[in-house]
Amino acid sequence: MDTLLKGQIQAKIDQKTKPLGSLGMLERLAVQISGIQQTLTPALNNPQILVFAGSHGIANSGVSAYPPAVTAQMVLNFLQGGAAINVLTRQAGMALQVVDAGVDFDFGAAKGLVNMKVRRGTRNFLEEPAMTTQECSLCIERARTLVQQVAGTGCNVIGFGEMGIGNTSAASVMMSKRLQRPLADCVGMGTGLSDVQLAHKLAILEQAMDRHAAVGNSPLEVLQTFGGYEMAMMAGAMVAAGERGMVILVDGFIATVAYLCAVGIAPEIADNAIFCHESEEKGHRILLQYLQAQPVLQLGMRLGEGTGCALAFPILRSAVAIINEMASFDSAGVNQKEI
Ligand SMILES: Cc1cc2ncn([C@H]3O[C@H](COP(=O)(O)O)[C@@H](O)[C@H]3O)c2cc1C
Ligand SMILES: O=C(O)c1cccnc1
Repeated sequence: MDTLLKGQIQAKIDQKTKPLGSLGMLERLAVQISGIQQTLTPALNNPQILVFAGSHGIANSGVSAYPPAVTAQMVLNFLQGGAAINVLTRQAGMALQVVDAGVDFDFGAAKGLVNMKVRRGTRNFLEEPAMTTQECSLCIERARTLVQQVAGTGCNVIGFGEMGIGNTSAASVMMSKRLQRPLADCVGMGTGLSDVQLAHKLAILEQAMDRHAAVGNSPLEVLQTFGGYEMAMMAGAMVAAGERGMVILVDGFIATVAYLCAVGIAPEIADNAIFCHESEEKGHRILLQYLQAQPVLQLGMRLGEGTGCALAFPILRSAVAIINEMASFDSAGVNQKEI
């Protein structure tokens, strides 16, 4: 951020009728959002959550507590308004769109569903790369078109969520590969595995990493080899949103791994990202520490779908209201700090 503007924003907040620094994270968020929008009077307009959905080949290897069919079933649930993210977006006053990036089901046309299907599910990366280079590029290309459409509705803040049974497995391997960290630090219980099932998940994923040991760790190679279509599309959309000066709301573990790829592709988007919550999924805390991120919330959640974004959004709205609406010491005639 331009240091002159940053100083002006900080000065505006410091002039508000409150002890210096007393609004803690709200001040930090107000500075960041003002910086993203390059203004002393920021605004969060037409906020949207995008839930990217995709089926994963690896889900057929016993790595999730739930069957692969749940991915399509949950998309139908999103479209009927019954999932956690539907409830939370309604609470937060945010719009919701579901993006079919590559679900193994034919939904036809439906209100609230964007059809950007690349293929009916990725290949199982235990045997072969999850996607081709062309499919990975297609995800990123389609994501750009999608963000352009969303921006056309006047939206300047997007929350990124996902749905894809097996995607904590994909995310764990991607994190391990990108950060060169032991897989055991990156693998967690996902939808809720027992200790025995978790040991199986780790063994399967170790095997997959060995199989692709020769693959490089660039964002695109990692996405192509292990990612889901929903993750590649999410990463592409984050890049496009950052380039447009939008606020990027990052959800839990899987969304943060997609962000790790996005920021590898376009490092400048780091200024635009707000980490909405710290998930209970094992790798997330380590990943947030690596990114030097301070998550807004810590609620013991491990769901995904963009739920952390919808819950953090009212806090962001409050941060923006503080910088825009609070009186200053001068305007309210309140005395400033003496010592
Ligand atoms: C009913 C249901 C709703 C969900 N909503 C999000 N997820 C979350 O769980 C999945 C990842 O966990 P794993 O890697 O263990 O499969 C993703 O779909 C994620 O969005 C759900 C999972 C289930 C079962
Ligand atoms: O942190 C997440 O996003 C998460 C964790 C477990 C399962 N699904 C999503």
